[in-house]
Amino acid sequence: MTTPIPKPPGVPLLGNIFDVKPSNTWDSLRKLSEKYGEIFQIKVLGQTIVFVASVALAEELCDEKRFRKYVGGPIVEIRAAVHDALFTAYDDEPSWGIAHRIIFPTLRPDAVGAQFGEMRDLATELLNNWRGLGEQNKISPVEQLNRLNLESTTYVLFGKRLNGLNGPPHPMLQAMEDSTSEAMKRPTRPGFLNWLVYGRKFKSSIKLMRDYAADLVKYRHENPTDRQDALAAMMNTPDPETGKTLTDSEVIDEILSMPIGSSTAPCLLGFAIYLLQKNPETIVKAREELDRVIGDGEFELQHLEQLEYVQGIMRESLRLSSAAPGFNIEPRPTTEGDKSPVLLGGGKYQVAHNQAMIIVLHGVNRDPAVFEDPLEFKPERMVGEAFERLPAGAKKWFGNGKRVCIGRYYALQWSFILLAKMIKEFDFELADPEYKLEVDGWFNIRPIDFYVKVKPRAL
Ligand code: HEM
Repeated sequence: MTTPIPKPPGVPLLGNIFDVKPSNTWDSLRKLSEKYGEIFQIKVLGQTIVFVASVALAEELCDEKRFRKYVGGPIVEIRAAVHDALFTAYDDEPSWGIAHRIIFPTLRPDAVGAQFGEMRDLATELLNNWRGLGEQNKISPVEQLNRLNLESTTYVLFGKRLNGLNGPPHPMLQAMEDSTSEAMKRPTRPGFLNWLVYGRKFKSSIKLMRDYAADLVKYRHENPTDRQDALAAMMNTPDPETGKTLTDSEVIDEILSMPIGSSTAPCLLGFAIYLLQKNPETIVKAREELDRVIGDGEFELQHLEQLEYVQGIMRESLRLSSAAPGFNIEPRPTTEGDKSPVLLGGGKYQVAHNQAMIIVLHGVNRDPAVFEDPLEFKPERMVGEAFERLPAGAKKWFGNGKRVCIGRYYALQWSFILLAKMIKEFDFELADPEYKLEVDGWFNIRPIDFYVKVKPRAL
């Protein structure tokens, strides 16, 4: 006998449409995961979706022999911008393997290590701006780090400076926000409304993003260089397996996927700053390590492996923030076309052979079966053996298997550099000491209305 998967009661005909707020989907899912626990389901516009929110079930869904990425909902909608690029390709689209084999060598740990200097120097530029802000400043860390992230991704991966750390924000930032928020909302509305009312704005944000990418290709043609960066690979390197190169349109698709992906890192750091403020003893410990390892000298790549506690802060912030809030899974179709239900949890639950499922990382990352005091910020649990002992299902912040985040080494190094420099060089203070954390977002989530005062660290 299987246990029925719990679901909120909903309303006749419309199902659970009122249980998930299209304007803050992930917050609704967070609340549902807190109420229903390891698994629950909802029905919206006739489609049932199952949500998984425990480490054990997440780990089970990450078995690639049984399951694969489900390309549906918002991911299908954002194909309007990036077509069959890495993030959006269906499992059986050959474009995925071609792009992956071409691009991944430029995002492997060794390649990312070589990008350390550029990442650090751009971070220094932003932080130097903060030094000039004066006593009575108030900044949004996520807004500032979004600017830096776009600048870094565009320069480190594609070789062009946008000079967007000051002045009006680069329009690409708003276009990414508009297109991803629209992609999240579209599956919750009837198709004709999407087309009639919301289509124009969606199209114009997509055009703006594609123009950003096309401009980088044009710039590279006009400014030949021997940089071996991601853009060079996308434009020139043949796939070692098929010999194919990316078409001009595919290059645009892949370029564009990178800043959309990397925009999760500033969200993570926004949460990290909040969590550090709430746990000041962790700042003291991190500074002791940073001063011992880096001291007064230049911050270099080889310091990273010695900054275990700062790395623990980064991982613990990944856990508590769920900055990338989840990922989609479906049962892998069998070659025989078997339509029998799929069993989960050792036969406890049963889902349809083609059931769309979403791993809700908010629940997984706070699973009390794995994390003692799951709501506490304890970087120690993410260091050394304690980290190694955690089950694989508890470390899925970057997704899984074949479709794991291609930018994970880049994201970790960039975030590590920023975290280390911000903690070592600045004192932060909540602009509103009564601030209560609220979270919002689309393909990633961030603290909202979160402002701090920054001042150079008092020594
Ligand atoms: C803290 C930062 C980041 C987090 C937490 C994160 C998380 C994720 C997750 C969970 C996935 C899997 C999505 C799925 O299964 O549907 C993913 C995929 C992806 N990410 Fe990231 N990401 C981050 C940063 C980045 C960066 C810096 C880049 C690019 C430079 C990037 C580019 C991508 C791409 C292209 C994919 C699709 C990969 C594929 O399916 O082959 N991400 N990311």
